[in-house]
Amino acid sequence: MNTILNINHLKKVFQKKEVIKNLSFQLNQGEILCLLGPNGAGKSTTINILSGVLEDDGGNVLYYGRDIRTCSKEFQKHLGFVPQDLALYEDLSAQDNVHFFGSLYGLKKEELKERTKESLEFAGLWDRRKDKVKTFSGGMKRRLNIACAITHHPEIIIMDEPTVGIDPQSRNHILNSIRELREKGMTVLYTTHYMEEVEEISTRIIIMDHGRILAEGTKESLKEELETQKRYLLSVENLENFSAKGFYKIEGVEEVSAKEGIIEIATLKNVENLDFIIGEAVRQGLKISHLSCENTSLEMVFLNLTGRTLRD
Ligand SMILES: Nc1ncnc2c1ncn2[C@@H]1O[C@H](COP(=O)(O)OP(=O)(O)OP(=O)(O)O)[C@@H](O)[C@H]1O
Repeated sequence: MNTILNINHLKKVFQKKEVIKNLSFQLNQGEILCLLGPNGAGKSTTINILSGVLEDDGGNVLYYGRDIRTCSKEFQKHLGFVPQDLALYEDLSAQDNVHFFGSLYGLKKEELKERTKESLEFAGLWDRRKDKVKTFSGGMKRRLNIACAITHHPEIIIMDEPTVGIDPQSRNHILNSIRELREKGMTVLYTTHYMEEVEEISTRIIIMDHGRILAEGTKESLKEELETQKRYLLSVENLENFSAKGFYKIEGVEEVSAKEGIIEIATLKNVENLDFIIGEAVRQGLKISHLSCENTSLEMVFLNLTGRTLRD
């Protein structure tokens, strides 16, 4: 695995409060790495340091082994940054915006023209290229923001919550385009507090809170490593016969509830007790019409780790 960025012991202090604490991780070639965390976790501060918007107060960031402070110009050339706040000129057309950002990266003449077209097509905005940005919906502006960041074909693209507050259609467009960018060979660092997005696009996840990494891995490995429970769902025809007490006596069972014809039993993942659960249901005279087992969701993993839901 080829490591592009090495983030080492990063630290940031705001008004005497350490909001990034000894943060270390790598960004590897070809991945979509999602930084996941609730509001205030330190995601934006981290990527603002990476993209040069903020200075750190300790640690370093290495781009192929070189400190980005000493190779800032070269690093910036290979970086596309999509900030959380839109960085667009409202009174200019979509085309002029992309053109402007492309020219900042040294693109000229025919190449600039071609790349502008390519980026606008990629963002699904070619038909609206001559319209002023102020006439665009929030989702279109977000897509244009991305178009402006990729015109120079960066190696790494860093995106800070690019789907906040937009319509589902634009959101899907953005998520699909991130996968497409990866297929084209770009490496993506993406922050979000939407679990569904992490499930959908990430190849690796870093869960962070209070400026620290709490867990790191693929969605599969995180679930495997951190989930402690599984859930059995029993659909029964005669719920009036059900009593939770008998189920609680079974080894491993931690929670039992029932509503609308379904009994839900949360049990320790590593205890094999399904025979006993079915035996108890039969003993209570319950008629089971369907049985399924659900593993813990990534959302539950997150809740267990942080004690907070993502939309706090
Ligand atoms: N310019 C600043 N001055 C003072 N404190 C700041 C500043 N920027 C961020 N913070 C604080 O640093 C902490 C981390 O904030 P940050 O914006 O990095 O979190 P985040 O995970 O990106 O959250 P969100 O999802 O809300 O954007 C928070 O406690 C925040 O209040």
